[in-house]
Amino acid sequence: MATARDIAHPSGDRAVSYSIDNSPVATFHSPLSGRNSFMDNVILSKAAQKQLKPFNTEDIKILLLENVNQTGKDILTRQGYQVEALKTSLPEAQLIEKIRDVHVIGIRSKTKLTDKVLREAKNLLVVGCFCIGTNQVDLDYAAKHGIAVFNSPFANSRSVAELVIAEIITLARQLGDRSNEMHRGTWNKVSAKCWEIRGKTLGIVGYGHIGSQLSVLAEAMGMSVVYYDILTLMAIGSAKQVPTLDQLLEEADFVSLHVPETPETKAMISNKQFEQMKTGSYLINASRGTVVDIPALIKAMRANKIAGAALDVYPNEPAANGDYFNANLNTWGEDLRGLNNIILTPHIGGSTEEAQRAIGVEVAEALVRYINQGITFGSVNLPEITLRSLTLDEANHARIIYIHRNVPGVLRKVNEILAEHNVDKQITDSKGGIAYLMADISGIKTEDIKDIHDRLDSLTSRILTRVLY
Ligand SMILES: NC(=O)c1ccc[n+]([C@@H]2O[C@H](COP(=O)([O-])OP(=O)(O)OC[C@H]3O[C@@H](n4cnc5c(N)ncnc54)[C@H](O)[C@@H]3O)[C@@H](O)[C@H]2O)c1
Ligand SMILES: O=C(O)[C@H](O)COP(=O)(O)O
Repeated sequence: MATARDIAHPSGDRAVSYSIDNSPVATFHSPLSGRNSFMDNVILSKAAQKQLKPFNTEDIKILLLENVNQTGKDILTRQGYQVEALKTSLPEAQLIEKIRDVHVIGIRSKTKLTDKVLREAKNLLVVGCFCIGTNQVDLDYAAKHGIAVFNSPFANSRSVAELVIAEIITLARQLGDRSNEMHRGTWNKVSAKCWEIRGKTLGIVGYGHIGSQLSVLAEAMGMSVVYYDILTLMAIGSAKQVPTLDQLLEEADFVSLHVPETPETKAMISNKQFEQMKTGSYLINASRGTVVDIPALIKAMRANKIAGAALDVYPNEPAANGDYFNANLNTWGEDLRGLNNIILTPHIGGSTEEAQRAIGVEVAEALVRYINQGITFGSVNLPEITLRSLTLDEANHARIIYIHRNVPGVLRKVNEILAEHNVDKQITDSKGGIAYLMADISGIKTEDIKDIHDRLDSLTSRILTRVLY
């Protein structure tokens, strides 16, 4: 049996250590999870894969917040990682305290990973957003510090689209109000201002994964669909792209928002836009809370300009379930609750069993691939790099990962260091000012691994050096 030893990360700013063992058998581990994923098949059949391990897997500490689905926890636990899972998000001070210690953090939409929080995350290798949105993470800061960020780009899109269809009918028929009245014992049978949705026009703002899925469902219900997007996008079915938001607002009976949170979408729907909308039209927002100016919505509904609204997202949302939706959270909370024909839901657009299970699997597998093999496929902030896995008959191999500032002359210096060894394959790519290099070296000796690591790590361009074997 070969000797094993631990080497502390020399820079000290990321407490990475790894054990080196010359036996290929000793580094073989069972497959990443019980489910065949697209990426595993792309890389190599699992039976032949040699699982690279950056260090003893039980050394990897993972913190999962916001009730990440059991599917994700199971995949990570099966790897031998230490997984702590909490049901809620954490206040900033507690988050900072906890994040100092972990290599991986898994979050959903509530946990804000600002530069202030990430600055304290000295051991952090990777963030998993178990949701679609990544606006809660300072992606730029993370990339500049070699922290990869992954998400699940469309696993909950259908759930959101179905919710919106339900809301369109609920608003058109004033179902929320009728149901509330009945719960209070009041029989109020009315047809005035209650409509079929057949033949009405739905205006979709943001025709991405959710918007286009919604378009299909709405047409199946007999609606006409127009959409506005900053990109020119292929219309699905008979939907029609309109050139401006103004035109969409003028044509639509229902306006549904499906844009990301960006500086451009902040208060995208405010007083001026409500004025442009048809009298008696409806607004639905299941995107991000910052997209709608809520006091302007309250004004437009009180003036009977807008006949109803459904909100799933808010500028401020509580970190946990409880009696938090009041004026302390958002100053206009009470005014909103006092309106008629308004559906208020607690950010449940993506909250279905199907979506959460799929997200758990997708993001956990991406984390495992990154931790164990350095593969960045699907990362939202680092260049996407894939290199086929080493095979069991490739003994004495090491995979070098070098994340660095994209400045002239780096590759020459890196290759001077690697040139003394047999580089089997190498790939590099850059995104913004950050570059990601991956190289597999064969015939490597234990002492060479430390030497390569230390020499790469001493280059001024270095952001992070990892050696997987
Ligand atoms: N309520 C929920 O639970 C829930 C669930 C999933 C996603 N979301 C939110 O919904 C948003 C949309 O999700 P998606 O998966 O469809 O995203 P997506 O990236 O697939 O689509 C977004 C679309 O918006 C367009 N866009 C961007 N800026 C725009 C602008 N200023 N004006 C017009 N169009 C613009 C983009 O070009 C893109 O086509 C997400 O960013 C997320 O914040 C909410
Ligand atoms: O970004 C998303 O996927 C949605 O907003 C859902 O977020 P959640 O996982 O926090 O419910």
